[in-house]
Amino acid sequence: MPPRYGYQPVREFHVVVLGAGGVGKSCLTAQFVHNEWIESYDPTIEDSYRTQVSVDGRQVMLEILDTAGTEQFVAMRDLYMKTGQGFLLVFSITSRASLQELATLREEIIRIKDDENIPIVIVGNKADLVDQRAVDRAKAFAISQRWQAPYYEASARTRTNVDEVFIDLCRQMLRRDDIDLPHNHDDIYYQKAEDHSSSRRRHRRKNKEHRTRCVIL
Ligand SMILES: Nc1nc2c(ncn2[C@@H]2O[C@H](COP(=O)(O)OP(=O)(O)OP(=O)(O)O)[C@@H](O)[C@H]2O)c(=O)[nH]1
Repeated sequence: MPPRYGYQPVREFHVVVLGAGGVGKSCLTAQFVHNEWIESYDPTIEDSYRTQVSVDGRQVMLEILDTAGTEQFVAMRDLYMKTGQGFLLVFSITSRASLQELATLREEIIRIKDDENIPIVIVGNKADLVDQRAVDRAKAFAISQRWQAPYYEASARTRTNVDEVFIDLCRQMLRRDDIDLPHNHDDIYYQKAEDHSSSRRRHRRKNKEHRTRCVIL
């Protein structure tokens, strides 16, 4: 059934936030979803959030999984990686080891997804802790270039680049989805324009023409 006049499509994506323990994954996610700063450190087991954003005029529903960075929960990572369509790889600019951990995570994602071009954004968090910087910005940038992923320095504390990292990932996932023609579009639903209520209307997208047109965006 085609969408009714005044309704807009909402794309839905699964985002997974990964990185070593204490780098600020939960704080970045809480700032993005709730505009909330968390001072205390309470290691995460697993938290999921659902939030809708507008990206270049397109509505995107994000299911965000904030994962545990501590070793004892690594067994669950395979499962997260299987379901993720986009990944935020977070390290802290105050810890060289946390950047090194990202290499392993990235390799695992590529192996599990069997996809070298899976949408990824690299985030150097805690950029406000200038005096404690241990990772050279140029070095982190060079690594991200080698991985062909954008690099942002962010601060969950000052809310610097928080929206930008999530929106960049959304753009990558949208671009990816637009050119992924043999895709099952069961997860598209239509929503009344400017109505962000939870009433969901699922429709199959009608034809390839629309998808091809979206590539230009
Ligand atoms: N100064 C500063 N502190 C931060 C920032 N982001 C997080 N923190 C602090 O770092 C600690 C850990 O933050 P979390 O967001 O819980 O870290 P996490 O990566 O989710 O940790 P795990 O749940 O163990 O994986 C907390 O005390 C935060 O207040 C930041 O951008 N700047």
